[in-house]
Amino acid sequence: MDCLRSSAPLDAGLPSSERFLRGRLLGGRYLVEHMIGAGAMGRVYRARHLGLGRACAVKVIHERVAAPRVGGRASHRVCTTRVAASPRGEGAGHRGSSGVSERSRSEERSRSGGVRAGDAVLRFHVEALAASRLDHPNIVRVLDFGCEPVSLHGALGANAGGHEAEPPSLWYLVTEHLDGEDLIDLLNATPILPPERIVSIMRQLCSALQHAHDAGVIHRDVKPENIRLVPRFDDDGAPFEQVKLLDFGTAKLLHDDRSGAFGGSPLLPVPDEDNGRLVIGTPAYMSPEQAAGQAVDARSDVYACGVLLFEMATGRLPFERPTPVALAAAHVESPPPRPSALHPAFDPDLEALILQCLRKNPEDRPQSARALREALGHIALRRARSAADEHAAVSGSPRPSEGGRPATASSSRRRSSAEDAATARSAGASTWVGYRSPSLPESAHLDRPGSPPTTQRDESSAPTWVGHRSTPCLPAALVETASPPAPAGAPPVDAAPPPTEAPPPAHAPASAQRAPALDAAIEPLSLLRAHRSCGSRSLVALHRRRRGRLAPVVIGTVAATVLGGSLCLLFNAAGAALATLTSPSPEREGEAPPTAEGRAWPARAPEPDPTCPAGPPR
Ligand SMILES: Nc1ncnc2c1ncn2[C@@H]1O[C@H](COP(=O)(O)OP(=O)(O)OP(=O)(O)O)[C@@H](O)[C@H]1O
Repeated sequence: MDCLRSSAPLDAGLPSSERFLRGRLLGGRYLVEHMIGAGAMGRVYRARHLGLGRACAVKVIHERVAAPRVGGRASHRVCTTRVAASPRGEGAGHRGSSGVSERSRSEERSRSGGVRAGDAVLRFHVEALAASRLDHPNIVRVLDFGCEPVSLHGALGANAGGHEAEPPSLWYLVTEHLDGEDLIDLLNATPILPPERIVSIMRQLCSALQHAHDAGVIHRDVKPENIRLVPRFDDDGAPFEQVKLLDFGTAKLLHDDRSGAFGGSPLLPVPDEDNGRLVIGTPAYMSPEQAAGQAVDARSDVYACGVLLFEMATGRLPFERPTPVALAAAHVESPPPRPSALHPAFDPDLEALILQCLRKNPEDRPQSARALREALGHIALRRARSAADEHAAVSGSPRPSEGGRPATASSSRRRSSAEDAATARSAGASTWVGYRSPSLPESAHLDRPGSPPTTQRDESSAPTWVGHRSTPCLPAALVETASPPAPAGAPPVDAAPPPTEAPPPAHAPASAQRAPALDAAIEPLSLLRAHRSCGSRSLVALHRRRRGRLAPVVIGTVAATVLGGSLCLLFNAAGAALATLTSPSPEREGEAPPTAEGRAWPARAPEPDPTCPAGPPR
């Protein structure tokens, strides 16, 4: 191990390890700046990698657990709790090799929240080992682990208890430095979070847990203090909040000798695996099996997620008891309250999911973090849809810009944006949106099995025709004529086929068969008439209809000019002027209304345009 590279003496007799470490160099490269956090096990400092200039976080074990002293204080944050006596006597058969008597071990535990000195170092090593095996965007990244030899008379404190076997070392774990705040700080400021933000946080947490579980790591201490919310920007510059799972100090490494799940590292004897006598975790979030000292698996973390969901959604814990033991007992025996009993308007789906996570029997819970994540995805999607529908209902149904036409790719995009915006509004930093987009395949399992595929986020599946829509240009009456509301049970609007071009109606007006040259001459007057009668929307629509017929007219006119000379041109113009003056307009108003694509709508008797109350002038 590298030695501390500092000219200052290590045994300066400073009263706290924070002051002791500040300004020191750990491992020859991590310059400790200041303390940023503390837990039951250790302190966390912000440091800077000297070679790279990069900020990092250095966690060191508390001196009271690394080298306990008489008179040390027990942590207020319960890390481990012994709830059952060993059948073989406390500490019997334990792997601790310090030679410390059972009595003094017991004293150590009472001073350090139940953590023995040797256990603490081992657990710290487990934390480093577990976290370093995990590589996931929602899990804090481990950069280094080591220890520094220090003087027993230094800031770690003289070992007045006479535990000479305790290593005179300062153990440290270096991780990436994370800006932002702990979830506990957010909950202290905002006890109840909006459902969308809850879902966003929890889905990211589930991703992290699933990754850990797949790697054979059970966290066992999922709680707001161990979840950091880091402000980020996605590739498009949109802000989102990234969840980072911290603190694998209580993690359980599932042994898998066959697969070498831990890279062939000599697996440490995990200190809490001693026949289930030791309960490890935080009582408020412990699963029943964890609280009872039974075997735990991934579903234990799912239970803790249920507690966390309950807490974020209701502003309180499902079980609140005065003592850790009473809390643990409540997890084992008491049914949790229904969130809707606390908040009547509680989302029923979210409530059902929370209560499922909190089931006493692991078999009755979501069977994995992945399953919980998917269930949350369904809830998010359902909420986004109903929010969009409510928005449409409030602002006038059908949505004004779409006028009840079949949804198109662009309208689908727009609806997605509306949903995302609705989500983002309530979700604050819109993590859900920003984070989901990089993992596109996620959208695949947002759909329930057997349900029609969701197309709103899969733009590639949208029909290409819809890209040409220009519905806002059309008078409302025409739009409604074109697309009556879809009947109940109709396929999803996103999947609606493009309208086929209708054949000319049997009663097609004479103007429909009029020669292109004449149409070209009529065009300006028709446009002017339409403009006067219906305003610019009709003008644009009519002009678009005519646009497709202009080309042959122009070509014909040019040819006539070349071949026939100015006489022909004059004749042509005179004819056109005559047609303009004599052409009646009624049949034109009886035409099927044009579409923006130059297609005719299905034949239908003309209806008065509400935008032209006086009717078109003749
Ligand atoms: N990488 C990091 N970047 C920034 N802050 C961090 C980082 N790691 C930890 N912290 C801060 O330090 C605090 C304590 O960290 P951590 O939970 O790992 O300590 P602990 O002693 O293991 O706590 P516990 O009581 O849960 O056992 C965290 O709540 C967080 O505020």
